[in-house]
Amino acid sequence: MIHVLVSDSMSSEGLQPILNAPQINVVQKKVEEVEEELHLFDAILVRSATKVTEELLKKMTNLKIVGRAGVGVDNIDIDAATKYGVVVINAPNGNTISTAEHTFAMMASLLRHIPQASVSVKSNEWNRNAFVGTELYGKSLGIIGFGRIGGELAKRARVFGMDVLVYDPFLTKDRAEKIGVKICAFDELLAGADIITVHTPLIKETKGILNKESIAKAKKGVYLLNCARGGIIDEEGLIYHLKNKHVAGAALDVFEVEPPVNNKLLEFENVIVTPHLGASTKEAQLNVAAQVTQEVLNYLDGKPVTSSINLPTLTKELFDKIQPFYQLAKKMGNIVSQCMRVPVQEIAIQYEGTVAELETSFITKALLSGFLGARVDITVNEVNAGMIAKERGITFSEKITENKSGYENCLEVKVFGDDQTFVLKGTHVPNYGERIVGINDFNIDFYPTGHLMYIQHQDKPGVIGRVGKVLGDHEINIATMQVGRKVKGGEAIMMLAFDRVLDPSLTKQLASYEEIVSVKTIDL
Ligand SMILES: NC(=O)c1ccc[n+]([C@@H]2O[C@H](COP(=O)([O-])OP(=O)(O)OC[C@H]3O[C@@H](n4cnc5c(N)ncnc54)[C@H](O)[C@@H]3O)[C@@H](O)[C@H]2O)c1
Ligand SMILES: O=C(O)CC[C@@H](O)C(=O)O
Repeated sequence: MIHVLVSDSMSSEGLQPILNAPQINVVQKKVEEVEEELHLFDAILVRSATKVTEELLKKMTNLKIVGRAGVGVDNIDIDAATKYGVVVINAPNGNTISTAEHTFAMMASLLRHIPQASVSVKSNEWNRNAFVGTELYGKSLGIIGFGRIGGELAKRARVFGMDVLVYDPFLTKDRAEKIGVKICAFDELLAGADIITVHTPLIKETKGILNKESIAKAKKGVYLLNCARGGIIDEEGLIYHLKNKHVAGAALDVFEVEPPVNNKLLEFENVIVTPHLGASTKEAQLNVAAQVTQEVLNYLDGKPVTSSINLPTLTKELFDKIQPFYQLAKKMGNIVSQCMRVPVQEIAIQYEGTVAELETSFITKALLSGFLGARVDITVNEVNAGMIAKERGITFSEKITENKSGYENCLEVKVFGDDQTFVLKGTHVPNYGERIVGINDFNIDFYPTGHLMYIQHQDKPGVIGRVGKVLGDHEINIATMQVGRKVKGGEAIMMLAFDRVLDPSLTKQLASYEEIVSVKTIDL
């Protein structure tokens, strides 16, 4: 049974596929209400209220995926999730339109004093002079952060006859031209805009991007909006400039602390506020819940996810192509790790042939996770493998080379450890399966599965018979056996497969023979 925790309120229509899925137990409760059962959950679905901290992740020992029904993932400790091998996905597009519309509504309300006028009329006043507004037409709107929401907002502003100035270090000229906005330097936007709105993520570069100093560079009488994340506009800086009237008014959907407690901003008549409502429409909530539900179902079913924050994203088509190599790489990493029981400093992976045309970074992570999984006692997967390798001082690299392997595709891993180097080659043959086709300088051909024994020995008469006899004496059936050598009478290798795990005493007995150089068991 798979257990899924939905810890924030979400559209039940959007959740239907997961609620109806057989073998999935969905619990819709707050984290605090299931403290005792946290270790059971395979997935957690959140909006912005639940804080997915390292502390929570530590308690959720079975967790595989965090689904964020929305865009911002600042309520999720991505580094910690990555460290514990937990995939984080979001629903990046589902609430774009709603948030752009909300920002636009806030802008119009701010300049026409609609919330204040509404309160006034409801208090039996009829004071038309007190609420004389400002037109949007012909004004310059400065947008900081020109992604999905910034872009949609700009389209609406253009239709209202506004000029749009944009500051986004990652914006291409093409996109700006298409929407009809002017790319600006930050200070240029500050100096030119009548209204400034922020639509960036909250990251260290954007935290307080509008603050006491930068707001001072804006036009006197500027209007400011934040419908992205509290803290992008520094609240102290904003208060300072509201008091000195440099800022004519502000519209805020988000706050540094939510809900705002004793927040001075709420005392200003020319500050209008909403309680983080940007994404709060039926449509957006259905979209994000449905998107995140489908992604979580896919992931739990071993299918690709398309909006992961800490994994390369793959389409279904690409995932199907990668899948065989992913499995092969994982096994190769595991085999090398078990054959090379020494500290390792470097892992170099080489791709040849058709595999080189795929998303190799994903395959490299699978290989690393196979390698590390055989060495560490924490969950290692493609999410955290790179980070764990680095933590343990293992460098890794990948390169694509000309295909000289003789196979349609070939993965080669070379591992450098204390006084040892180990090389393993593998291929995937369509309709036949994965094969290991090289160990160090030896050609060999075996199916990497089950319980294996790798023997290095001298190519002398009787060695194979002796190994067979020892195993036979212990009533151990050899399922398959491959041998390889380079020159007659020189070094040789054997790879044997068994139906069960072997007793370590057998390894010792076989290794004691003079012609046998080393014996390693491998369990896949
Ligand atoms: N109020 C709400 O309910 C609500 C709803 C949805 C999204 N949001 C928030 O809105 C914000 C934008 O969402 P989006 O979907 O448009 O995201 P997005 O990723 O599409 O766009 C963000 C843009 O910010 C730009 N950016 C990054 N660093 C920057 C910097 N230092 N200076 C200027 N620009 C920078 C990026 O290049 C990108 O174009 C996010 O913070 C999201 O959490 C709020
Ligand atoms: O969950 C919400 O309503 C807020 C979502 C919004 O802030 C987001 O970043 O997508």
